Amino acid sequence: MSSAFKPEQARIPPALALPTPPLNKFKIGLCQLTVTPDKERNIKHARKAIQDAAQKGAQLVVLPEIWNSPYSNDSFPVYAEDIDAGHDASPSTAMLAEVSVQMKIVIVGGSIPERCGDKLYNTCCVFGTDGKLKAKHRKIHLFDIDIPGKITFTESKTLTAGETPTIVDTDVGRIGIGICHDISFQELAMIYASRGAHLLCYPGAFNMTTGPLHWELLQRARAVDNQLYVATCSPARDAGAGYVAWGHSTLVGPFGEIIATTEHDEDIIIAEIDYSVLEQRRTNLPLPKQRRADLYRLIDIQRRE
Ligand SMILES: O=C(O)CCC(=O)C(=O)O
Repeated sequence: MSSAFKPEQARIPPALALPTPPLNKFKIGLCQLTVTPDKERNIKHARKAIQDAAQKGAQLVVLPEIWNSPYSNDSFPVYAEDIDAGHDASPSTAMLAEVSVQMKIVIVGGSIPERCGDKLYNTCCVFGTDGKLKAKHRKIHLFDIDIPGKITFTESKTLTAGETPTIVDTDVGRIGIGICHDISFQELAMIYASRGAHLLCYPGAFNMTTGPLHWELLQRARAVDNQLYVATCSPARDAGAGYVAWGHSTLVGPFGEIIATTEHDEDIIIAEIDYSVLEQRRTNLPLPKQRRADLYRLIDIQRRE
């Protein structure tokens, strides 16, 4: 142990008491969309799917990772939008802002390629029921993989990694955001849980190699470890695309139970979330109290209280 070590630093930041959510029960809509090379069509199509989900009662709608563009390093620079430059420069987020206020829903807007200066990011925008941008998450863990003969993809060729975990208070509770490969890093989910998240949303596009083995496993693990809801939303599978998505958008409850899921075709899942189950599970199985803060620690570098 170094002489600089101070025992109080060994403590995991105390979990925030679960904040009282603005509502306990509501419906979530997961729009597993087909994505084509035609951006205008993708935007219209997403708008219609969000409206359909809202008409079916969803108060929170989640879109897939990279829903306005093909998922490829060649496409990212071409389809990228300057989100900070306003609606004219970002037709995809302009649509999300408009439809969220029109339908009075919260939208976790999947992700789109974002241009900011000379950098590109894989970015998820969250809109409130008033149509205002509430949060912007830039994918923190870029997806670089090389399994010869199976899948090789190097997001870092074109994209820059985000630097900030994103947790946002909305009309449907406190939501931690991750994009696809971000789900593989349990520390991020633990930090969101320690900051009082009710729900984690991961727009994602797993593939035909890691999808069957890891997609459901990771979602259920993040939910069980942290005793909260986890929602994922994938593009629908296009077997002819350069990158073939696994699909299987899913809602998982805080005991690791699959509440709703789908196969790989286009679909809109509508499912109920009940936050009163969170307290119940944490009483049934009090993991936060059982943690051995004297033996291990998680440091939340950016937490400001
Ligand atoms: O982590 C994986 O296996 C898949 C991740 C991925 O497809 C992505 O981050 O886009």
